[in-house]
Amino acid sequence: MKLATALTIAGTDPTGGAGIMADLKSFTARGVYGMAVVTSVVAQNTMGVRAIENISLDMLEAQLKAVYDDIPPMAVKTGMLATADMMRVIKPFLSKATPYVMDPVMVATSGDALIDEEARHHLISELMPLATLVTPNLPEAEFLVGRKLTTEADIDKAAHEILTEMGPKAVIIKGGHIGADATDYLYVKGEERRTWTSPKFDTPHTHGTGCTFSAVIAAELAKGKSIAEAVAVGKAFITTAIKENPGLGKGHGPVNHMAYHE
Ligand SMILES: Nc1ncnc2c1ncn2[C@@H]1O[C@H](COP(=O)(O)OP(=O)(O)O)[C@@H](O)[C@H]1O
Ligand SMILES: Cc1ncc(COP(=O)(O)O)c(N)n1
Repeated sequence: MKLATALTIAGTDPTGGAGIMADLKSFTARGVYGMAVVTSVVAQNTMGVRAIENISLDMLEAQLKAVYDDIPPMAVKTGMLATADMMRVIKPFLSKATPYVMDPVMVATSGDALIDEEARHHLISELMPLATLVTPNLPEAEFLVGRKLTTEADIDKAAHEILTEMGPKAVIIKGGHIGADATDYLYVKGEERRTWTSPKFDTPHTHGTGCTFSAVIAAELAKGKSIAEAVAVGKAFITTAIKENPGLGKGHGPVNHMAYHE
């Protein structure tokens, strides 16, 4: 049986709710063969981040070569990339011919910083031009453009700036952090804006929502879906995953990667 393949390049979460663990669960849930390159080992749980140990640059490159020498992925997603040096190692493996979803991870749901200042800037200048889709949440989008975003017009303007000045093919700004609903705004170069709205659930259990959403989109792109088709599945998947959360943990609990069925 032939399967689409997808690779995540990201950090870990031993409690399984975020990072590469969430990504692999999401790939599997969407029927895609998942692969994972670890960037940082993170001692975290639903309450927060306790310690971070970055993988050495040599080991990062060795993992990437092991994958690319053997099973080149049909789509890639990146999550937590802690330093600019790590991005320098990863960049040559990314190609415009393979869909690449960048989740510009900066802070955990708990509020803990996951990448350093230089890395944030390097993400924009070096990796973003290669991205098929960038998936910032509102605080991440605010960082990208360097100002507060409070209205829909602010979001439109920021998205156009990201597309024209930073070079990705598309950007989706996730509005989960504002408003009464959870509305996401997709901008693809040369196309009309599209939005998806779901009810906003009043729950603390949103650990790994960004990871899961971007991983599902990468899985759908690996199957050959268009960006808008992939986002539609991502939105339906994450909405069900939050709604059916298993209520685990003492803090911001994980979502349910097994709840969504088409
Ligand atoms: N409380 C919520 N109820 C419903 N959907 C949500 C909620 N919080 C986030 N989402 C959705 O989950 C997806 C991931 O968004 P977000 O939480 O912004 O990512 P991140 O984890 O990167 O902060 C988006 O589609 C967003 O609209
Ligand atoms: C290793 C790692 N990567 C990313 C996140 C962000 O998670 P979220 O999806 O909640 O923004 C995290 N907590 N840990």
